[in-house]
Amino acid sequence: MTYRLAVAVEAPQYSGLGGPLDYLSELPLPPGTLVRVPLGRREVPGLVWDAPAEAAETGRPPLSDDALRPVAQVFTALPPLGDAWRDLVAFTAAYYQRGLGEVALSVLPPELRKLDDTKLARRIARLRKALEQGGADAADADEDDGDGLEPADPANPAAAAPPRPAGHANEPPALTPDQQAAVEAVTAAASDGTFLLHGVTGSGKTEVYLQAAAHTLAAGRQALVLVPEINLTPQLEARFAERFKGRRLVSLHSGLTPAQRLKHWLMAHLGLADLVLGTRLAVFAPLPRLGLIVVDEEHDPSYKQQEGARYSARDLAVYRGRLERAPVLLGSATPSLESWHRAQQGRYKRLDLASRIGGGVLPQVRLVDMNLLPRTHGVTVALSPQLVDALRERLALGEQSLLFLNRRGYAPVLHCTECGWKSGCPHCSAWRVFHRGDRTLRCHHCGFTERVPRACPQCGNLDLQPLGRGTERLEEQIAQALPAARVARIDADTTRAAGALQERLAAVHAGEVDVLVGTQMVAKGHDFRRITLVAAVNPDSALFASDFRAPERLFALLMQAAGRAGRDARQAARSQMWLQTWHPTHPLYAALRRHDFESFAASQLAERESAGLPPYTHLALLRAEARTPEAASAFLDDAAACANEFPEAEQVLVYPAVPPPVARVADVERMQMLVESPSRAALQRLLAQWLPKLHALRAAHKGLIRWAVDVDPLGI
Ligand SMILES: Nc1ncnc2c1ncn2[C@@H]1O[C@H](COP(=O)(O)OP(=O)(O)OP(=O)(O)O)[C@@H](O)[C@H]1O
Ligand SMILES: [Zn+2]
Repeated sequence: MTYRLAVAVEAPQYSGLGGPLDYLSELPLPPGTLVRVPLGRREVPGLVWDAPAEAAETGRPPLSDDALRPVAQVFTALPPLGDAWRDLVAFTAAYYQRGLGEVALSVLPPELRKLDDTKLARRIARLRKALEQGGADAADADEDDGDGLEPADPANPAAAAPPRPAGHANEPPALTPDQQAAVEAVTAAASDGTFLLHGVTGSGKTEVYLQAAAHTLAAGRQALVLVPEINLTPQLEARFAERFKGRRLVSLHSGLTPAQRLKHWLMAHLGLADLVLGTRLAVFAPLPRLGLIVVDEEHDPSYKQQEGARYSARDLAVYRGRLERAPVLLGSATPSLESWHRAQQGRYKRLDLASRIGGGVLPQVRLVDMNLLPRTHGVTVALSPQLVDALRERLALGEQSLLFLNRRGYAPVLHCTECGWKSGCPHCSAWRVFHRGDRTLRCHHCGFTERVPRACPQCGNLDLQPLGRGTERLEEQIAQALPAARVARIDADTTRAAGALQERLAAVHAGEVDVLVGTQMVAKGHDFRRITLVAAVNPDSALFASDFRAPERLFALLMQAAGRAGRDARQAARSQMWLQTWHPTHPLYAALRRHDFESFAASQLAERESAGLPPYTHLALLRAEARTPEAASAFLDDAAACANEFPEAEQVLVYPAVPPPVARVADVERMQMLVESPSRAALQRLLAQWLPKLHALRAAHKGLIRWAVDVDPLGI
């Protein structure tokens, strides 16, 4: 007997192969089965999508059976991916306007492609055996499939975690009444639904996740915990591992080796792992017994994937929770305005943790008015004398300080004091950053790197000077101002080597660092216990950025940064957050001073409502890339004309094409066009009809390199 199967295959976006394709099979393969199928002259991985129909019975024969090709390989060793998982993938593909197979295959571990059914069966058998014998760790050591040895985890997660009081290691602390109420709400027998846990920094949100997860595990179900940054996974992993000894916990993020990632994914899918902790891609982890989803720092922009299917893992987590009847716990000290708004509408249940653990107060916020500082050679000093004094004081007391500057490198621009030449990137509409350590000029957009020129390339002048400052220069200035201080810098440049970040964090936790200088990498999430002073050296630039979300982001980042100070209640009263600003009367800083997220959110939401911006409207961004800005615009103009022909266009506004803030990157010109509607459904209907037409439209625009759509874009 022959069966006819619909198989989701990986095909490039808008190649016309959006949905599943039909194949023949000798066996009635259940939906969710992994297969390999012929496509053109290649053989590609695919997933059986619809229930098989006997070839003769199928009601959809666009092609006769003779024209259909048989499935080439079946992975019988892998249990089929479940209905809920396929529903999540199908929703993602439809909502973010990508091919079904493209999404389905891109969220599977890449290593699966390298194996055949026999090898996969062997891996699974060995994994099960290792787990029976000695737990997940033993399974980690055993990975010798003849295709390369898997190295041990490069960083020992425990090394980066703050030391805990002895004797308390496994004992969950008694919850505060607020924490108790939150855990109860989430774990109440019948509770599915979405919860927004709004808790100030250090209020014990993580403890709520831990105890909610404990309930889930005790009920025999699996918990999924999402974190925004891969850097934060080791410390959270250590905290969960410490609490859930004897349980199987796996992480899923892009920093794993391919073999580790496959193994962890298999443990999730086979129901062998109790808890999965991961970054945004983990939202697609198949979990047969899913009972809870936690999204930590739910406001964090890292939850949005920025290429391919540009999904929001936070939003998908909410969808998935509803689908699988599992409660979803979104946690943040500064919730996204989208989530805050939904809580106000009653669509999410709000849970509050109003105070810090141990009764510690939040750091006192101090503004330094940079306008009042004396100028030397027309340039204001980078560090105000007040701040330097405060740092010196902390140093004398043996306390730590954290200086936060969201710009790496030595200086954002190098310039010629004679002719005014500046270190622009020849390939991008951006400056190249001066890195002093290796004396290079580096473009942070395209990567173009050159040695710093000896003399001005334009006039030959030898006096080239840095303009502005990055973390490298700040580190140098601190070392000059406080020669006795042990200064450490944490940014993308100092943490490139494997294990470097964990090493530096461990040094901070061990008290071997007096002043920590860093980018947003250090501002978020870390449970530093000895920091009593945090300073944002130059936060102003985001105040006047063109992106409507810039104030929301800045506020969240500064609240987070402030939250790194005074986490030990004994020191909280003296802890401070310093802001050096040219705009000391700005309302954002006023709200920050009062740690008043609610009034900040209210004023932002009022602005959004009157300006017709999210969460009151829904956006999609159509991006085009071409050799010239004209070619990119021409495509978008034609696309706009096409959009306006659909009946939905009455409810949808298509804005004129504009260049993004950095228009040219790597010699490619970019333009973008905003599409806006008060109705999400109308926008979705329009996109579904419109985008397939753009595939055809593209042929008429020879200069176009590529186009893409971003639904619910984060940056505009
Ligand atoms: N009920 C409790 N009793 C005692 N200690 C607690 C309790 N809850 C949490 N803690 C401790 O308080 C500290 C802060 O808690 P936690 O890290 O969970 O806060 P958080 O809200 O997640 O912080 P942030 O958002 O700033 O990262 C931790 O060291 C944690 O172990
Ligand atoms: Zn460049």
